[in-house]
Amino acid sequence: MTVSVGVTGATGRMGGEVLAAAADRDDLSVAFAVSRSPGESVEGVAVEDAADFADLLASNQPDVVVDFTGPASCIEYASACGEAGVAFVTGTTGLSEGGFDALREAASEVPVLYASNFSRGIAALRRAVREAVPALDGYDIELTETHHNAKRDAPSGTALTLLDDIDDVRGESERVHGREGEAPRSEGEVGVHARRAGDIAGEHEVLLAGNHESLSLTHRAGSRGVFAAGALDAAAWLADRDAGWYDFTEVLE
Ligand SMILES: NC(=O)C1=CN([C@@H]2O[C@H](COP(=O)(O)OP(=O)(O)OC[C@H]3O[C@@H](n4cnc5c(N)ncnc54)[C@H](O)[C@@H]3O)[C@@H](O)[C@H]2O)C=CC1
Ligand SMILES: O=C(O)C1=N[C@H](C(=O)O)C[C@H](O)C1
Repeated sequence: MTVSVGVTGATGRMGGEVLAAAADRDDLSVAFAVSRSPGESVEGVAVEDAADFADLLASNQPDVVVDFTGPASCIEYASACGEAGVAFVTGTTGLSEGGFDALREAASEVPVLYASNFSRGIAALRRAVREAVPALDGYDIELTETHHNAKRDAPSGTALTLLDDIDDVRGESERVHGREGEAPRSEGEVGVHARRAGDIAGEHEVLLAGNHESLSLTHRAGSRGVFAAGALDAAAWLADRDAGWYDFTEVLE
């Protein structure tokens, strides 16, 4: 069975990667692509107006929508998918608690899968962090993420996921974002640092240090293609699931 996919944010960095990756797969076909700057074609796919999203869902009836846009549009697309009975995969970061609530509401109607990072390497890094943190009890932890100079949200969605993983395994910690002036480290805090430069696709480092040693766990995405491939794997996996909230780790099992 070929899974048909609607793509949002088609003229964006990730939207283009998703369309390029979809063209190389024979288990998926692109039903339509939308952007708020329509008119051009991306990877040979005509890009339609995001304002017509609900109509496009009704007329094309895709199995799943793949979304990499911004928080406000992600919520709108998710609720339109909930109403139309279409599964929804999103990697959009920078969502507020209210934004996640809106996604969960859509998940009561259709399958919804959110991942702050669709690379397999980050899935492995998360497992490593969950193992290393309790093994190195009392060590200081600093998290650094580095992204291209056009990224809007900070810290990255992946950094927030890693911080939640750390809290899960050792209890809630104070998060200190950057340091300036007299700012000595307090016990148990996690330092969080966001760098923005050039066209870096995404780097995350969790540094643990103490007891005259340090351990640096680092992931570097070589291109956005890894995220697009993971999101399409998730779309293919999600298409025939029941309504509910799903995690990328389930796709990788
Ligand atoms: N989960 C993951 O693996 C990854 C997540 N991301 C996230 O994906 C999102 C998009 O990233 P990029 O493609 O780099 O951004 P981008 O700025 O290049 O593209 C975003 C696209 O969404 C469109 N858009 C934004 N708001 C919209 C609205 N209200 N209505 C209609 N269209 C709207 C923009 O016009 C643009 O075409 C970000 O939140 C980023 O953090 C990016 C890479 C990987
Ligand atoms: O905006 C990006 O580019 C990326 N965003 C995601 C995030 O916020 O973690 C994932 C990846 O690091 C690239």
